[in-house]
This record gives sequence, structure tokens and C-alpha cells, in this order.
Amino acid sequence: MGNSTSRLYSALAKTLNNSAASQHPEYLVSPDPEHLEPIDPKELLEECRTVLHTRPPRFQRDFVDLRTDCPSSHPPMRIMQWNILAQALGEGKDNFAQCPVETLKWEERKYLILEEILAYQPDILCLQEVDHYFDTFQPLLSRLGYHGTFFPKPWSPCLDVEHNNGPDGCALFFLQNRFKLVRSANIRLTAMTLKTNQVAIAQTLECKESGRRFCITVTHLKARTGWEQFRSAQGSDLLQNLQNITQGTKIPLIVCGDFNAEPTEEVYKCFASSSLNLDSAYKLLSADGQSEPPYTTWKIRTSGECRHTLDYIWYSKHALSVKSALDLLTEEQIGPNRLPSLNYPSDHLSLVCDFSFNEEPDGLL
Ligand SMILES: NC(=O)C1=CN([C@@H]2O[C@H](COP(=O)(O)OP(=O)(O)OC[C@H]3O[C@@H](n4cnc5c(N)ncnc54)[C@H](OP(=O)(O)O)[C@@H]3O)[C@@H](O)[C@H]2O)C=CC1
Ligand SMILES: [Mg+2]
Repeated sequence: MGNSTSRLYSALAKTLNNSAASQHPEYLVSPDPEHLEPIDPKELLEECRTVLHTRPPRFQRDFVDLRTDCPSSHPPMRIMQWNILAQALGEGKDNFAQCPVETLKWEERKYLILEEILAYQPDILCLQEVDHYFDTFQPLLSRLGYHGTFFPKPWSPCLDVEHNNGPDGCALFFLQNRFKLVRSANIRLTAMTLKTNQVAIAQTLECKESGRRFCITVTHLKARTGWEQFRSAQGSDLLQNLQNITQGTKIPLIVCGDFNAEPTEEVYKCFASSSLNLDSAYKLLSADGQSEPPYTTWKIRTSGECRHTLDYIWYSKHALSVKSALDLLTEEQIGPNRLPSLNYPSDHLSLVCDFSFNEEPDGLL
């Protein structure tokens, strides 16, 4: 290991382990200024691979080209949507069966999460179930050039788990060299006017290169069967909030989320038919361009096997084009024990798309 690599490794290990001697809850520890030196993503990726060398290799996933016919003078924006699986929920609430105990060890799982992010290098990262924001993702991603925002759930179920690391919530990161933050809103979702335990972050960003503005949103709706109407109400509230944010400005939208809803559910239909003219990016991977993937999460709980399509990237279909999308894992890659696994850290797959602005957006939101 060369000198600069060793220094990087030691800085990374320190950042990733800095809670051990702290008297404060880990999630409240602010990063030491020493850790704010920039990190080269390639070097950091190498370090992840070193730490993970005893694990099976990462799954190979390819980007599928979707629109080669719409030339754009600016580089596309890469958006990543991912429910990373809260550490406390994975260990204390999710009841995963057939999931080897080493799979859930945070000391290695965090490197797998980081490796997945570094492998695709998104310009914008929308995460759910983040319960290691302040001690892990904020300090590291800020050194990689990202601006981060975290909005915890008001009553996170993580807090019920012994040795938890604080509440889980949504996090939104964007690369500061590509975007300027124009406006940021933390939204506590309501259902039939009642405040709920689910949240969203909506940020208006301006592309430094093109000057174009858009609104990026991350959310995580209420889980579980029996809550379909509740999810639908939360979705309507989110749409109303986005309507208010974009009203008058007609800026394009990208909404990333774990909606906890199959495409047959009311909340999906509300988004698909909204006056905001949204479409779901991952449909474009299907043969007819009209079908969602067969699954975005696949796990075996003690209560049985759960294979569902719950995660989406919605976008303003007239103002934006999806240039490419990262394909999903095959059943064979996922394997018989499903997710999370030794080589994939979450029970949800990451969704990654490259977007470009269409040339004539006026009035076409
Ligand atoms: N202290 C207090 O006063 C309060 C505490 N709470 C706590 O919060 C919990 C509910 O919070 P809420 O936000 O509504 O939670 P949700 O029902 O939305 O689920 C929370 C998490 O559980 C995961 N999950 C989904 N299905 C299952 C399952 N079958 N088994 C295990 N985990 C699952 C979800 O993951 P995914 O999205 O990946 O499916 C999700 O991240 C309560 O159970 C309680 O623990 C809530 C309110 C008040
Ligand atoms: Mg979960």
C-alpha cells in the first residue's frame, strides 16, 4: 500500500469508526474538520475493495441506453435512488431469514454501501432508511464534494432497537461542483390533514453548466399491507407540496422514493395521472416501455418471501429525457437467499438513471 493510499485508508477508517470513544450518540457527532480534506473517489473505491476482498465480488450491472436520438449540449445528470436498509431495522426489526449474520455487520456493510455509490458516482443521491448520516455518510460524502441534507422520521422505528444509532430518515446529496442550491424544503407528510411519521426533502437546484433549474425530491412512504389508503393520502400531499413549490416557475421535477406501493396501488396511479405530467423512469427498461420492473426489493422474512416493485424515479416527462438506466439484478445474481447478501448490502436495489433536459421546456412541465 503506497503512502497516499495508507493515509487515505487511515482517514477513512477513522471517519467510519469515529464513534467508538464518543460520549454523544453516534448520530450527533459532527465531523472533525481534519476529515474535510477532499478524497479521490477512485482511491476510496480501491479502499472499499481492499476491505471487502474476502467477500464475493460485486454484481455486474450495466447501463441500458434508452434515448440516443436526443442530442444535448450538456452532460447528463446521474440520479441514484436507494433504500440502503437502516442498520437498526436490519438487525432489530426486519426479521430477515436465511441472511447470514455477517451480512448485517455494519463494519463491513457500510463499505458495501459506499462501494455501490462510488461505482456509479451519481450527481444526486436520494437515500431512504439512513441511520448513519452524521457519523458516516455526511462526513464521507462531503469529502467527495457532495452537499448533504438529512430529514429524520419523527418517530423512527430504529429508536425501539437496542444499541440504535439514532433515527432513520431520508437523505439527499448533490455534487456541489455541478449544482447550486436554490431552495430546500423538509416536508412532514400528512394524510387526510393529520401529520404522519413519513417525510420528504424537496430541493430546487440550478445546474451550474446550463443554468437550468429543476426540483429533486426524496421520500419514503408508510410501509405494510393495510395502509394503501394512507400511502395514497401521503402521495397526494406530496404532489400538492410539489405543485406549490413549482407553481408559476414550471420547473421540471424528479421524485425518487421507496413508495412501499406496487404499481397497482392508488398512490402509483395518482403519480402516473397527476397534472404534473410525471412518468416513471424504470418503465423504459421493459420491452413495451409501459411496465415496471418485476421487483425492486426481494427478501425472505421469517413470515415468508417478499418480492415487490416499490421503488421509483418519477420525472417530468415533457421536460426531461431518460438517456440510460442501470439494469436490475437477475434472480440468479440475487441468489436463493435473496437480499441483503454478502455482496449486496440492502434488501432494495439501487435505481440509477441519466437524465438530460429537453431543448424546449416552455410550458411543457
Ligand atoms: N414512540 C412512539 O411514540 C412511536 C413509535 N413508533 C414506531 O414506529 C413504528 C412505525 O413507524 P412507521 O414509520 O409507521 O413504520 P413503517 O410501517 O413505515 O415501517 C418502518 C420500516 O419497517 C420496514 N418494514 C416493512 N414491512 C416490514 C415487516 N413486515 N417487518 C419488519 N419491518 C418491515 C420498512 O421497510 P421498507 O420500507 O424497506 O419496506 C420501514 O422502513 C412503530 O412500530 C413504532 O416502532 C411510531 C409512532 C410513535
Ligand atoms: Mg426497509
